[in-house]
Amino acid sequence: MKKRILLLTTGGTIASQDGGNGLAPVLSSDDFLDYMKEFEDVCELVPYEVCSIDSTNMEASWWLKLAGLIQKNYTLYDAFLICHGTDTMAYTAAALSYLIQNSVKPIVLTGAQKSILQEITDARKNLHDSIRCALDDRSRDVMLVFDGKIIAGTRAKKTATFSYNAFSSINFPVLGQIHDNTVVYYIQKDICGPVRFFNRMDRKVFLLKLTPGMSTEIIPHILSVYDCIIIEGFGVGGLPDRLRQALLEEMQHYKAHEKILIMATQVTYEGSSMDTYVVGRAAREQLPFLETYDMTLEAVLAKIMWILGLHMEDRKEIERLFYKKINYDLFRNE
Ligand SMILES: NC(=O)C[C@H](N)C(=O)O
Repeated sequence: MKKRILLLTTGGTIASQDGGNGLAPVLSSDDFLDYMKEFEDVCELVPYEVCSIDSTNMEASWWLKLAGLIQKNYTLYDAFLICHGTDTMAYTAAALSYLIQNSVKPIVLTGAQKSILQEITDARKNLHDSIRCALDDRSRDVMLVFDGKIIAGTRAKKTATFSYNAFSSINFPVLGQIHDNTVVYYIQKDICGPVRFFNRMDRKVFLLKLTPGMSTEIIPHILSVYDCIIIEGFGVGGLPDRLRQALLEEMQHYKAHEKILIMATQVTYEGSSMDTYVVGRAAREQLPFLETYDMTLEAVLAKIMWILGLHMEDRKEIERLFYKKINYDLFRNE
């Protein structure tokens, strides 16, 4: 029997054309079928247009919509393929990894650096590779397929603005590759337990990138509005003394589960280690923070949005979920 794939389109460069004012999505989800004719005999592709936006405008409501559509259609299809703009595709892949867990059916995201309407483009290859990945019986869970790489949904990051080789798998190997139309897996996933869907995310998460000598005035304002601050620190991690003081003063006004502080690194590769330096340990002794270790920023942001969306009042439970390994997001051994 032919496999059925639900093709969810969202816009992005892959579907764009320059109307004189810059690139914007123009292709409908039906238009995509013209570029997938060679798969007609092996699978049934059913198009559905979720939105038609530059992924600059992607936001949590679309992530929830995508997860909801997949949930609603889960038993009707063998695989799900999402065409997406590349700029925020890593965030969407991470968000879906938390909103849909333990999926034996593949959920594949792809996009392109050039429009599918152009003669010289990466779009057709990425689209075809993604279908091959979606049709492969070994494929599981949320993945991003780009330039021949299969990357776990929680490990992708856009690391090149123009090149076809736009995505990297951060602090974790690629799951596999697609060479000459053949899917090669290096890491194969076993799924235990039933698929789980979630339908809430907390949007009040703030990402603060440290700069040397940064003013601390902003801290009370951030904490009054947001439920979580992710601090992108320097190197392996550490809090400047003044910032530690400001956070200490402000955090006292809230209960432990009300405001979550997360320490991350602004260095792309190799993760954090807050216990290495005095500036990190001093923070550890005084402030209750969670540490990102080898998780990507995209994954951390999506993970805490998902966790806070569960409205838990037990700080321990928040911590347990934050350090729970989901779709290969965290490698650190306890
Ligand atoms: N290559 C792309 O898709 C970039 C585009 N601005 C987007 O993210 O929608």
